[in-house]
Amino acid sequence: MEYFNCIALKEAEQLIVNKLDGLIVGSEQVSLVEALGRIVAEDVVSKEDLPPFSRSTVDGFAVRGMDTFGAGEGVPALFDIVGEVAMGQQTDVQLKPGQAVTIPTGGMLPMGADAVVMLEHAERPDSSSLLVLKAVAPGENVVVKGEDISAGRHLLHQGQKILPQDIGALAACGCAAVLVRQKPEVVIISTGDEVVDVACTPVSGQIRDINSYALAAMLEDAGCIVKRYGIVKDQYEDLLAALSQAVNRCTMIVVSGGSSVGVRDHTVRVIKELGKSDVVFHGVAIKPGKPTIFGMIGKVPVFGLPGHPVAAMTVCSQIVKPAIQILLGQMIKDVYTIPARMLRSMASVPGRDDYIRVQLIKKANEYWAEPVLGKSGLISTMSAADGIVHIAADKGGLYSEEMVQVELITKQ
Ligand SMILES: Nc1nc2c(c(=O)[nH]1)N[C@H]1C(S)=C(S)[C@@H](COP(=O)(O)OP(=O)(O)OC[C@H]3O[C@@H](n4cnc5c(N)ncnc54)[C@H](O)[C@@H]3O)O[C@H]1N2
Ligand code: MOO
Repeated sequence: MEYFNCIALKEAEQLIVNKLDGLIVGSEQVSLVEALGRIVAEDVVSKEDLPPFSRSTVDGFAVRGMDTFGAGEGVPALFDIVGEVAMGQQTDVQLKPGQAVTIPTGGMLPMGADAVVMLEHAERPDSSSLLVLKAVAPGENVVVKGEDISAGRHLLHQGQKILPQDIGALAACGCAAVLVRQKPEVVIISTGDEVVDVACTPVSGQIRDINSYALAAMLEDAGCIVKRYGIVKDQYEDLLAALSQAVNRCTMIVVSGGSSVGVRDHTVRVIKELGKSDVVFHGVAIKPGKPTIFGMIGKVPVFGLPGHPVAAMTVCSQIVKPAIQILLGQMIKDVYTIPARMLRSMASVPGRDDYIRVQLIKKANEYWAEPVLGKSGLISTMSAADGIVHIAADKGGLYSEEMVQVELITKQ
């Protein structure tokens, strides 16, 4: 008996894209120390050359490279030392043929110089002369003006996530603040008469709330501010009250549990009541996660996630996180995969997208994916996994030794 109609994952994704059209969050200016992991709201272009002047990469003597050609241990080239570059200061020396100046690592290259001889490749017979024992080519031991980043080059593109190396490049170019997308505020509600908070000792028949904690962690990782609304009893009125309060205070609502077809599964009714019938779908052909709900209450998307923890986390990663990325205008998805061979066959049902937990085992030069078997109520199967393998809806399973892409969940 079918109580709800499952739609294909691809169709569900398209419906979400359609409903979230135009709902991208606003932007805000943040300092570099707050920028890590944020999504860029507008392109950033360098206004300056980096480095702003040509500089030495070694301690030694700035010269014209061509003046050293042919120099070696037995035939040193003779130079006049005409000055010294001081660290952090401009030099006005104009180097002529046969002249050299002493220069520290990072010092400004004088006009006319195009290379630096390392200290250990030279001798100083007296304070004003230099014997070069090894030739240097023009450009050797030097970073020229603009070689790192030239003025006008893009430092960041709209829609990318800011990484530590981006923060370094912004700092180098004097960008002390950056315009990023505001963090979506997501309310998480756990439902269930049997569910008690982590701080409680469950009595017979009760279980601790796993989902609101695991989902909060995933959504914070995806760039959201999470507001945990605690545990709501399986009462229609209680869920109605919680959602009507939440809807005015957040960008998105995620409800855990109560998504199936039991008498205590009220999420659909509540969305219908508050959202004037806007339940977009109930049931997606994925495993785990079949009884997933998506609806809109006004402009606030609401996801109803299955209560079984692995199903809740799978739907969060495959359906809710992409929705967050739409709200954030995030163009480049941060999913990291590595190729591996299946250690055993896994059957699947054509027409359904399956997501299986796997452990990675390295043998010789390649990885093998060993399925972590177990029901979707077992959180330990998620903790034991290194990654997730997707069996697409057009496949009937995976063969032993077949190559797959493993989405890493242990990237930290
Ligand atoms: N007759 C049917 N029964 C079920 C179906 C179905 O199609 N027909 N689908 C099954 C599938 S698949 C899943 S997944 C679950 C989803 O159920 P609900 O979303 O309604 O969730 P609950 O019934 O509230 O809970 C299911 C299970 O998960 C435990 N749970 C709930 N919340 C939490 C939490 N925050 N932390 C930890 N564990 C939680 C709950 O105690 C139940 O054991 O429905 C199947 N049934
Ligand atoms: O989605 Mo339920 O998907 O099997 O635990």
